[in-house]
Amino acid sequence: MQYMTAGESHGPEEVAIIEGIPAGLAISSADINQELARRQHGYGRGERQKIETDTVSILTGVRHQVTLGSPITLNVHNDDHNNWAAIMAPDEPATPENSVRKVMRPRPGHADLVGGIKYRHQADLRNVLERSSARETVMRVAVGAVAKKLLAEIGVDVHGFVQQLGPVKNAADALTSFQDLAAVRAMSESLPTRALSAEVDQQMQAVIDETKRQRDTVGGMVQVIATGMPAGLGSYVSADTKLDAKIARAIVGINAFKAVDFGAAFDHVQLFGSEVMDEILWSEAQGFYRATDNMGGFEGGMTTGEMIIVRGVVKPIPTLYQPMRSVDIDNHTEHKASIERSDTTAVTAAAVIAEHMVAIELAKAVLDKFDSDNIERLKEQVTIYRQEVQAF
Ligand SMILES: Cc1cc2nc3c(=O)[nH]c(=O)nc-3n(C[C@H](O)[C@H](O)[C@H](O)COP(=O)(O)O)c2cc1C
Ligand SMILES: C=C(O[C@@H]1CC(C(=O)O)=C[C@@H](OP(=O)(O)O)[C@H]1O)C(=O)O
Repeated sequence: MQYMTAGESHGPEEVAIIEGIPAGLAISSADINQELARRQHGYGRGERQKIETDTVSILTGVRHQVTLGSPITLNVHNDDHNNWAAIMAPDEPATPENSVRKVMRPRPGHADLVGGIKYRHQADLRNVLERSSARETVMRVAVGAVAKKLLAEIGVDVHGFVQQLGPVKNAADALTSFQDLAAVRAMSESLPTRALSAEVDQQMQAVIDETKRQRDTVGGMVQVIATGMPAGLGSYVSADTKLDAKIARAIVGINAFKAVDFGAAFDHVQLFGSEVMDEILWSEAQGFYRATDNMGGFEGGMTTGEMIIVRGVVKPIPTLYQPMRSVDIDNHTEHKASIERSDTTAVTAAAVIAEHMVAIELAKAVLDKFDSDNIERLKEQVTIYRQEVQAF
């Protein structure tokens, strides 16, 4: 499976093409739209989300809500394009009238300056902003929604929530106090910040409100859990076959993500090996399993069969309504950075995006390992493989 996205934030359309999804997978726009809505509805986002109602059109590769095995094209319209039609017109020549709202004072932390230098966008850094914007993640979530449908067919469930926002975090035992991933999902999806308790949610909302009052921005940490992956996906044999490495790349590839760990590795820095390794147990019913899951579901770049636990650190949003120092690219004089309409925090949306990026990488690993022409044949093979793993 591979995919590509295209689209500018205020351009007419966002597009994705996915290749390699098996034939016979049931998928509808409603399946995808419910994930797109989750990405939009997080506490702390700005005015743009009030303009957009992200809905997908399935253009190719699906017939009567079942995949054909051919490339799938997905499309989401940018409703805000109406407000930018002349400025972002793909096929009109530049004129003084449509060459307005230029960005000349790059925002520290955004892609503006380096993107401008790299692509020689000397006349207007908007040419960088439009694609570097996290608007593009709408299509990654759409692709991830297809991946999640595929994973559900083989009993793999993936969910992302907010672990920390600024100084506020879930209680250390919050996750273990839930019975299963469905309960974690029910709780976090019922709360505007996607925290794991109403109390923490209220504290996070208060931080976001105060940050907004201060005209500042705030970051945090998201966590993604995946259950049901069999042992032995990915490989230790080469660096580029390690599945944890692929997930790490996918997470840090999301806008504003600066770090990733597995199984709370950041917290293990000060611990000894005897406190961290997951002891190996065996039972007739389960085959091999682990006493703990400190490795977050990976050893040697392969799934262990335990729950996959991935965390990602999201930096504060770069655009500040009280801007920091910058330099005008036209005359090299010092100025405050440009202000563009902006979110106060992206962490609540980032949890959903990270969930979908993990789903994409897990789906790719499954499709790499098993015959992926048809979903039923894939399921048969996964069942046989699970039996082999259990009997080892
Ligand atoms: C869901 C989401 C929303 C974001 N919204 C904004 C925003 O409103 N303003 C902004 O300056 N950056 C925003 N960002 C962050 C920038 O897209 C990101 O910092 C920029 O592309 C530079 O990339 P980097 O931070 O990965 O280095 C958002 C990120 C995400 C994931
Ligand atoms: C549009 C989305 O996020 C955008 C990501 C973003 C950025 O710089 O990354 C800047 C803002 O764009 P705008 O100026 O149009 O409000 C966000 O709203 C979205 O997530 O759908």
